[in-house]
Order: sequence, then C-alpha cells, then structure tokens
Amino acid sequence: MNISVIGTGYVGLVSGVCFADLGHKVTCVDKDIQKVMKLRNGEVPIYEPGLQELMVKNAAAGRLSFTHDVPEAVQDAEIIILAVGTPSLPNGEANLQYIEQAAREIALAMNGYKIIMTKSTVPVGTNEHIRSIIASLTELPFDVASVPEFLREGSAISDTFHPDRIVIGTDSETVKEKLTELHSKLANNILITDVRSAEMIKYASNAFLATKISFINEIANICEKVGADVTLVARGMGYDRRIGSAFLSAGIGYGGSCFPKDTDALIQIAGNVEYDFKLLKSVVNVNKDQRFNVIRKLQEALGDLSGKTIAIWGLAFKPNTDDVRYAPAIEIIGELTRLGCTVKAYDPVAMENFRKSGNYENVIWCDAMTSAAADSDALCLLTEWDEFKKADLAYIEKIMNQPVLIDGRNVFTKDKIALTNFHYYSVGRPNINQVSQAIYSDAAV
Ligand SMILES: NC(=O)c1ccc[n+]([C@@H]2O[C@H](COP(=O)([O-])OP(=O)(O)OC[C@H]3O[C@@H](n4cnc5c(N)ncnc54)[C@H](O)[C@@H]3O)[C@@H](O)[C@H]2O)c1
Ligand SMILES: O=c1ccn([C@@H]2O[C@H](COP(=O)(O)OP(=O)(O)O[C@H]3O[C@H](CO)[C@@H](O)[C@H](O)[C@H]3O)[C@@H](O)[C@H]2O)c(=O)[nH]1
Repeated sequence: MNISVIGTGYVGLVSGVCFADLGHKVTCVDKDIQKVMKLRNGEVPIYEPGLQELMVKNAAAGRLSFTHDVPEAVQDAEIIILAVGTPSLPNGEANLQYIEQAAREIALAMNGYKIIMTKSTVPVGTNEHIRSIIASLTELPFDVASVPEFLREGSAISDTFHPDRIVIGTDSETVKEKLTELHSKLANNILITDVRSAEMIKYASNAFLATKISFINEIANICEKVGADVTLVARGMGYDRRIGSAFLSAGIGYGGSCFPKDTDALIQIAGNVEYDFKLLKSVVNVNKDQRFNVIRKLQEALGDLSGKTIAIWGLAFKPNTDDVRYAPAIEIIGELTRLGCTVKAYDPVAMENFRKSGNYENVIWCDAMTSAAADSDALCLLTEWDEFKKADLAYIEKIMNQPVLIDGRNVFTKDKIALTNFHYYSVGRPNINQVSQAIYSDAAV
C-alpha cells in the first residue's frame, strides 16, 4: 500500500520505518525542514535502538522517503497516518493545534478517496472534529479512523512489530477491511471498535499503568516505615495473574511525554462532562510528590544541603531513550539547585536534550559517570541505564567526598552494596547505613 505519515517524531518515524519494512511504500512528512534533511541523510534525530539501521535499509530499498511537502505526500497515499504531537495546554487539556493544522493541510491537498488513520493520542471526539475540518474544506470522499499507538520509547521497534493488540476505531466497513489488512502481519489481536471507544482505550490504558506505578510507589513509602521490602511485595503480588508483575517497579515516579500529559488530559476529558476523576487525580498527585523523596533522603543523610555537591546519574525519563520530557530529573535538579547545591550531572545519551530543557544554574555537565561522582557529597541514580548497574561502586566510593548513594530505581543489590561503605537509600527497601541491618533480597537486578 502507499502510506504517508504526517509527523516524524517517536511515533511517526518508527511507524513509517516499520510499515516500509513490511513492504509498503511510505512517505514520511515533517514540517521541520532540518529534521527532513537529516532523515534524508540517513541520520535519526532521536535515540531509539535499532531505528537507524532499519531506516537506512528501507530508504536504500526505495520503500521509504522523506519530505516536508504535505501535498506531494497526501496525493500519493491511500492511507495517511496522523502522528503529530498533542502536548498539554496549561490547564492539562490536549493541545490540538497540530492535529487541526495537519487536517486542514490534508484536506487542501486531497485528490481522491483517503483513509486518515489517527495514531496521535487525542481526546474523545477529536476524530469527529478532524472529520468535520476536512469535510468543511473538500467534497472528496474520505474516512477518519482512530488507531491509537501503544509503543514505548526505548523498545519502539519491537513494540511495533509485536504489539499486544491493535485497536481500530471505525464505523466504515471499507476502513475496517483495509486497516485490518494493513496490520494483519503485526498482530492476531485486532480489536475493532467505534471511534470514541478507541480514543478512550488509549487514555484508559495509560491511566491504568500510571495508577499501578503510583500504587506501588505508595506501598513502597509504607514499606519504608514498616520495614518491609517493596521488591518482594511486588513480586508476591505479581505472581497473581489477575494483578500481573508489569509496572510494579517502585521508584521516583513516572515521567515521559505520555503518562503525565495523558493523565492530565483524561482528568480534563472527565471534567468536561462534569465527572470528577478522583482516583486519577490522586495518582497524579502521588506521582508529583514521589520524586521529592530523593531530596528528603539526601537531607536525612547530609542534613542541610546548601553548599553540598550532588552527583546525578541519569537524566532521561527512562533508559534507552534521549527523551527528557517530564523527566523526574528536571524537578529534582531544579530543587537541588534552589536549595543551594552544586549538581554534577551525567546521562549516557540525554545530556544535550536535558541541557536544552531549561535554564540550569550551578549544574556541571559531566562526560562520564565517574567524573560526575568525583568529589561529590552524594550520588543519586535517577535512570536505570545498564552502564550504572555495572558501575564499580568500590571505586566510585573512593572518588566521592562522602559515601552516600540514593538509588531512585532500586538498581543495586544488598550484596553489591555490602562490598562498599555506602550509606545506601533506595525506594521501599530498608536503608543500609553505618550498621547494616539490611534484610532485603538480592532479586532487584
Ligand atoms: N512518544 C511516544 O512514545 C508515544 C507513544 C504512543 C503515542 N504517542 C502519541 O503520538 C503523538 C506523537 O508523539 P511523538 O512523541 O511522536 O511526538 P513528537 O513531538 O516527537 O513528534 C511530532 C512531530 O510532528 C511534526 N509536526 C507537527 N505538525 C506537523 C504538520 N502539520 N505537518 C508535518 N509535521 C508536523 C513535528 O515537527 C514533530 O517532528 C502524540 O499524540 C503522543 O501522545 C506517543
Ligand atoms: O514499573 C514501572 C514502569 C514504568 N515506570 C516509569 O513510567 C514511565 C513510563 O515508562 P514506559 O511506559 O516504559 O515508557 P513510555 O515510552 O512513556 O510508554 C508509555 O506511554 C506511551 C505513550 O502513550 C504508550 O504508548 C506506552 O504503551 C506506555 O507504556 C517511566 O518514567 C518509567 O520510569 C515506573 O516508574 N515503574
């Protein structure tokens, strides 16, 4: 099939490359000309494992091309995938300006029947809105379907080729057949729904996963007070198939471009129909506070933080991505510098994006995890990159001013810490201080 993808961010580029790899002819469009130039040169503007090789392979095979010319891309395509951003407005609602602009551009460029397949995460009713924008500008026939995207950054290619399910929201038989055929090589599990239910499935899924994370983080906070180990608690819960073990890793809370914005948007979607989504509001509030446990633990270990030097390992919102949108590190570093600390920060791939994400004062950008740790009064691990898991802690301890380690992702085991003199604080597990009273398992890594 001939497919065009509007928007070449994490979703659009990965989808375009993967559909090309399945043998379709794909044109990826972006209004950002510099991005298009890079893509044409075989450069991937984001860090996503495996993406560049697959992109170059399919471009060389003539199945994948890049343009900033929407009309050219629209005219060649039978299916147009909408994958532009839907960031938050200040009140939490989704900003639909990019969706609306793309809809207008598609309408004005159409030369015959098109299926517009929305992968962007959009509030319930948005696909009807897209339909009315296009219908107001053209009399040509078209359909709009909601096909929400569930990929995760860092494992986006594998998630695209092996999705748990494909949801197709449409009321048209033609679209149902065409999009089922398009996705038939990807999933056996194709659910056809009406458009509004498909839109809601996306928000409900993200909100539920966010709820699991805030739930286990609150259990972790209680574990710290009652002397239990949240990693064992989560394992014991997860063996129950009704609960499942995924998304029960306690830590410093969720970040990223999706959960924070989509939970806010769902609260607004509910509010717009006068429903107070109390549970989800609590999930969001728990998440906002969880990251500050890092600061509280630093204060417990060091007292007044003013004048202290704090090393930060990990700036991305999760490992294997350079995305720092809503990364917990943003607020943690902001608060540390507000309290008078000097921060020494390091991330294997997200340094550049992080530096651009705000105006940071008193932050020293380091080129290695060792240079960040050197001469620091405490080390905070905020992202569980493999590089950090393999760190030689005995060496790290030697180059620091004081052996204080705040493990925000429960990466290190009791045995690894026992070989050091670190005063060790993790999440929902007993601390290891001067006198080791640790009772927790070695199962975390
Ligand atoms: N990032 C994820 O992991 C993920 C996963 C599932 C769903 N989603 C959803 O998918 C959507 C896209 O997310 P993303 O992270 O890929 O966004 P992104 O910000 O990385 O990329 C969006 C791209 O769209 C381009 N764009 C905007 N308007 C355009 C227009 N009129 N014509 C051409 N290009 C245009 C921008 O230049 C940008 O390159 C969002 O709604 C998001 O919620 C994201
Ligand atoms: O047990 C867990 C699992 C995740 N997280 C955190 O949750 C955030 C999100 O992680 P993850 O879901 O792996 O990454 P995303 O790439 O944001 O993917 C989510 O958001 C996407 C955009 O909507 C969806 O497509 C995916 O299905 C959904 O998992 C990160 O900060 C993680 O550190 C935890 O704290 N504990």
